[in-house]
This record gives sequence, structure tokens and C-alpha cells, in this order.
Amino acid sequence: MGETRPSTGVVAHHKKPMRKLDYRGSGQSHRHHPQPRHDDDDDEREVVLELQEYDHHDQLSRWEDRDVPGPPRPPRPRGGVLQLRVRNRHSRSNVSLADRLELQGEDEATLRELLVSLQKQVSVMSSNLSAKLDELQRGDRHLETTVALHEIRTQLQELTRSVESCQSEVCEVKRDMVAIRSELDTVQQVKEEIEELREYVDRLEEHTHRRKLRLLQQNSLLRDDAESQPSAELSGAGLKPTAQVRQGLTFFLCYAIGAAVLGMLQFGYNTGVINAPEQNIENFMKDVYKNRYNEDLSEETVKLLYSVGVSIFAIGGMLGGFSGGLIANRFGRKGGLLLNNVMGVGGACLMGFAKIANSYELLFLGRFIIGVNCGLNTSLVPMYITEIAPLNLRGGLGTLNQLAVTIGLLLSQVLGIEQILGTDDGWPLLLGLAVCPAVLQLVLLPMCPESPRYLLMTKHWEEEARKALQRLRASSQVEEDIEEMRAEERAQSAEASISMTELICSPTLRQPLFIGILMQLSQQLSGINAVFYYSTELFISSGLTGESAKFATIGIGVIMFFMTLVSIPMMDKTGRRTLHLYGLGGMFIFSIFITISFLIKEFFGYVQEMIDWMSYLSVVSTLGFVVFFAVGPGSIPWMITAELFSQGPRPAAMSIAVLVNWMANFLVGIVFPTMKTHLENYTFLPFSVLLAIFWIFTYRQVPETKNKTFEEISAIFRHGGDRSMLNCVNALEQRLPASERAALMVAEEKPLPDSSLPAPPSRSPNHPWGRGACPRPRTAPPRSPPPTGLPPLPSPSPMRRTASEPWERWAYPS
Ligand SMILES: OC[C@H]1O[C@](O)(CO)[C@@H](O)[C@@H]1O
Repeated sequence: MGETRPSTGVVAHHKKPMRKLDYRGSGQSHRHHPQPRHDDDDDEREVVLELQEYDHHDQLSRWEDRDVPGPPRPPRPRGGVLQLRVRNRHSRSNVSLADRLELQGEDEATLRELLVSLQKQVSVMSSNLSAKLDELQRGDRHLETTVALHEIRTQLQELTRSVESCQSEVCEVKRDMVAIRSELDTVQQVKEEIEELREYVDRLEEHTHRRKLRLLQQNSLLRDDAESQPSAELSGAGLKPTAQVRQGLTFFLCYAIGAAVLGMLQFGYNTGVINAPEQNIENFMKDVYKNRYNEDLSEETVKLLYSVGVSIFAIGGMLGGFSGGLIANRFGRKGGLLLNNVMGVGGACLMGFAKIANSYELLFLGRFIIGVNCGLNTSLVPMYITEIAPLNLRGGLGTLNQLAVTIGLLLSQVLGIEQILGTDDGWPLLLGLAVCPAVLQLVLLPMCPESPRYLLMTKHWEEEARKALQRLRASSQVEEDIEEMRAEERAQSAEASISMTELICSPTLRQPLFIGILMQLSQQLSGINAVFYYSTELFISSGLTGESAKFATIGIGVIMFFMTLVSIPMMDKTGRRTLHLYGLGGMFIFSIFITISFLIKEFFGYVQEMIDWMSYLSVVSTLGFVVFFAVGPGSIPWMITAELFSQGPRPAAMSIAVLVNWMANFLVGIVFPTMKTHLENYTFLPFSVLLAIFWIFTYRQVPETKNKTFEEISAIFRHGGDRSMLNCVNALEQRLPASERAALMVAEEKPLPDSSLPAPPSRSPNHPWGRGACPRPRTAPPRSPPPTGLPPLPSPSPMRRTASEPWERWAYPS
């Protein structure tokens, strides 16, 4: 009974022929049965092992050669087929028994042999089989790989499509790259041009610095040599004597400053005038009330009414100070001052006639109007002085603002004593005398020139500006000043004026504005007015008699005046920042001494000697406090606020800073009595703390403005308020060796050839912005070079040559 397995027909396809392993045991070992073998004979016992094997590689390669994705392929045949056929010869039925027995022994041995051989064969087969299985398994992996490859192929095709679309994108990107590259070239070109422009500006700045240096040195040299050197020597050195006159104190400069500071005198006078006749004014109020309502005013109400009279002045001051910038731009510095005097006269008259009119309301109104007048003065006068002063005298002349304030204060203190006008009949005249500075200024001011900076940079009246400068400098050689103004104008993009909102929002102007405000606060919150308003009381409370306390207060005014006078020459030598630091530092120390003197009185008041000593200490401390105020914080805030800004933002900045000053002044006046009640011996301690804070702030933030042009000061803030520049007086001065400085003085006095001057960079005609499209929107086409040989300068806008409005014709008679 043969057991067969059908072999698969796929065999025919294989390259490798079917391998047929034929193990026929009978033919190998049995000699008794040499019968021929018949494959189909079922007597024969045979073992046939057929092993069919596919050549998978062949099959795979044929499939894989088909590159067109076809229908799903049939599953591959799994490996090969093993056929094992065992046929038993003993299955024949016609064999005899003897034969059978004979055969049995043989057969057993044969069978055993066969079995052994079969076992061998099976083991060979099994090892073959496992080898085959291994192969087959490898074949499986091939098949799986094929499927995977198919998938990969599909994905590859998709990938190909994506690559194609990517290629088109790459083309586009390439085109963009080309465009970007050309733009980069353009940017590079622009960068180079900016670089050139920057170099040009640097050279221009250096040129201006050198010119300034020459002017400064001329002045100091001429001052030193005026007595010792013959004029021939000066001209031999190439220095024109006119230069000395031009940058020095000319008659018109002194005249104009004298006329202007009357406004500050007015401020000082009205600040102090109300203190001395306090009792007389309160009597007047009581009388008026009694006459009107036929009843007495309570002491409290009188005090309240009096404090209204005092503080309404500060409220007017705030209003006037704040509107100063607006007035300065609309009517000019001189024009504004002239108009302001109308208010000065009006306010003074109202106060002077209040008693005759039997009305304390008139007194209040008069105080308010004179307050507005003083507020405007504190804004306009420092602005005017700063603008007309030559660079090297700006500090000293700026100090005259405060000197005038102290004169006004002193005058009011002296005139206010009982022996002069501090009486029930005298006080209206005392207050009404405020008409004098106003009238005097009305008379003097029309002859003064308007600020040339205002004329040139705000109004663009070049001719008027030149004339004004010529009068102020007493020379026709004013081109250098004009040039400095133009440089400033160019640097600020010809901004005629800047509004307050623009000022507050501008990042470059915010820092100087903050400094300006803090400087004003350092003046008022130092506690100076606490001393001024309440000094008599302070002295009495620290042990002085009423009489000596009054004289000590006048003494304070006198000291203040002299110290301010002394500080004038120091301003342009030592510098504003340094003096302000000295001033605040000294005030801090003496404020501590004031507190100590109060404490000594508290704890050792029972010892008479101690009381005497303490009175002495308190007077000396207060005087010291005032002396140091005069050194710096008295005058510097007024001038430095004007100095910190260039022409455009200056009026708006002054308005804000002056408003802050008045507000702080008002605050101290209102709060100090309460402080005294609550803090007692420690009343001055808050001022000490504030003084320390202001000192630190000044040290860290305030730049030195001495000998710097407005443009140079603005540049400090444009460059981010570089701390290293804070105390630098003149960067270029320090960079130049002494020999070069001396050479410059001589060489630069001669007109400079065009070639020695920085040449403005020219823009290529194919510049990407196009010709003339360079972003300098506010400048106009260049004009012809000025005589000093500087490069062509742009003019900000068409010049209006003459005054046209009625007030202008009145203010600037031609
Ligand atoms: O000189 C003292 C006076 O100076 C001011 O500070 C103005 O500069 C006044 O507020 C003060 O009364």
C-alpha cells in the first residue's frame, strides 16, 4: 500500500530541476533476490524520498521585474514538497510459508539493516529537512521583504511625486533667493551709505568741537593775558581781539539779562513779601469782615483766610509756569515776558488797592494774578537767559536767575520790617511795590533782542536772528553761533517745537525730562522754604528772642544773596553737577545738625548753658543749610532744565519742570506746619532723607552740562545717557593733546579751506531709495556754504523774513 503525496505542478516552472532523492534499500544489500525492481510493483518495499524545492529567488526576481503596480499577487508557494513513499514487498499474498520462514530470518536482518539505513536516511533527511526549513524560512523572509518592497515601491512612487513637487518649490525658492540676494545687496549699499553719513556726522561733530574748543581757549587765554600781553602778540598768534568781545559780556548781553531777571526778582519779592506783614494783613481782614457783616472773625477763620492769600499765589504760579512753554513758542521769550508784565502790573495794583477798596477778595485776586505772572517768569526768564548766553558764560549767567530771586526775597524781608513798611498802613504799599519790576521790565525789554535761537530755529527768521546775535555779541562775526544753531537744528531734524505729549512719549527726551523734574524737586523738597517761611518761628522755638529771630531771618536772606553771588564764577569752572552735589551734601549734613540742635534742647533744656549753646548751634546749622542751598540747589535747577533740552522740546520741558517746582513749593508750605506738629524734634528728618536720595540721584544720573553745546547735551541722551559721559566736560578736549589744542587755536582762526572740512557723502544716482528719497524728511535743499566754509547746510523750511503779526511788529520793531 503505497502512500503518495501529489507533487505540485508548479515544479515545471522552476529553473532548478526537481531534486529527487531515491533511497531503494532492496537493491543495495540483498543477494537472494536479484529480481529486477519495478517501480510500480507493490511487492517491492521501497522508500522514496522526494524533495521538491522552489527557486524563490527566481520567482521573486520575475515578480520584481514588473515595475507597473499590478493586481494583488498570488501568495507564494511555501518552500518545497517532501514526498516519502514506503512500499512493503511483503504485502504479496502468493508467497509460501517455508519461503516465508526462510525469508523471515533474512528479512529481519535485512529489515534491521534497512531500518538502520532508514534511520540514517531519516536523520540525514531530518538534517536536510531542517536545512531546507531554514532555507524555507529564509525564503519566507524574502517573501515578506518582497511585500515590504512592494509597499516601499508604492511609497517610493509617492515619494517621487513629492520630490517632483519639491523640485518645483525649490525652483521657486531659488528665484526668491535671487531676489533676496539682490535685496541684501541693496541693504548692504544702504548700510555703506549710512556708514558714510555717520562718518560725515562724526567729522562734522569733531569740527564743531574744535571750533568750540578754540572759542573757549580764546576766552580763557584772552582773560589771562588781557593785562600782560600786548595786543600785537595776540594778533601774532592769529587771534582776533573781536573774538574776546564777541564771546564775552557785551553791553547788550548784560542789558538784556538785567532786564530779563527782573522777572525772577518779581518772583522772589512776591514769595517773601507776605511773611512779614502777616499780623497787619490779618487785622485788615478782620476789619473788612467787621465792616461788612458787623461781626468779628474767629481767629481760626482769619488764619484760614490768610493761608488762602498765601497759597493762592502758588496756584497762580503753577498755572503760569505750566503755560510758559506755550507762550514762549507763540510769542517768543522776549515777547512773552513783555506780555506777562501786563499781568504783573495788574496783579500788583489789585493787591495795592485792596485796602482802599476794603476787599480781601481783591487781595486774593491780586495774589493769584501776580502768581501767574511769577509762574510765567520762572519759565520764560531761565529759557531766555540760557538761549542768549554764550557757551562759556552760560552757567554764570544762569545763576543770575537765582541771584535775582534772592534779591527779591531780601528786599521784601527788609522792606517788610516794622520800621519800614511792615505796618497796618504800610503793607498795601509793600505788596503794591510789585508793580516796580513789572514796569521797569516793560520799559527796558523792548530794546532787548529776542532770543536768536527762537528767531532762527522756531520762527526761521534768519536775518532777524543774525541781527539779534550781532547786537548781543557786539560783532558782525556771528556765523559761528549761527552755525552752532544750525547744527543743533539739523540734529533735531528741524523740529520747531515739540508738544508736551510728544515730550513725555519720546524715549530720548524722557530721561532729561525726568532729570529736570528731579532737579526741581531737589530744590523744593530740600526744605529750603520750610526754613524761609518758618525761620523766625524756628529760631524762637530754639531759644532766640523774637527780635533776634527776625534779624537772624534777614541774615539768612543776606547770606543767601552773597553765597549766590559767590557761586556765579564757580558755575563755569567747577561745573553744575559738582556744585549741585556739594550743595545737596552740605544741606544734608546741616539738616542733621538742625535736628540735633532740637534734640539737645529737648534733653538738656534744663541746663541754661546748653540752651545758649543750642541756640547758637541751631542758627549756625540753619545758616549752613542756606549757604549750601545757594551753592547749587538754589540756582542750578533753573538753568539745567533749560540746558538739558535742545530748542524744540525746551519750552514744553520748562513748563513741566516749572509746574513741578511750584507744586512742590506749595506742598512744603502746606505740609510743613503739620510735620512740625507731628514730628516735633524730627521735623527736618524727612528733608535729610530726601536730600540723601537727591544726592544719589544727581551722582548717578545728572550729566555735566558745563561747556557743552545744547546739541552735545542732547547727544548724551540720544546715546542712552552713557554713564561714563556724566561728568565729562568735553570729551574732545580731553582727547586732544595740548600741542594740538594750541595748534588748533591758531590754525582754525584762519578761514578753513573747503578741503579741510568734512565733505558730505554723495549718494549714488542708482541708490535704491532713489535720489533725494533718503529719509531726512524735514530738511530742505542745501543752501550755499556759510563763510566759515562748512559743508552745505539744509534749511528746515522757507524763511519768513519779517515780522508780520501786530504783536510781532510791536515786539520786534525793525
Ligand atoms: O532762595 C530761596 C528761594 O528760592 C526758591 O527756591 C526759588 O529758587 C524759592 O522757592 C525759595 O523761596
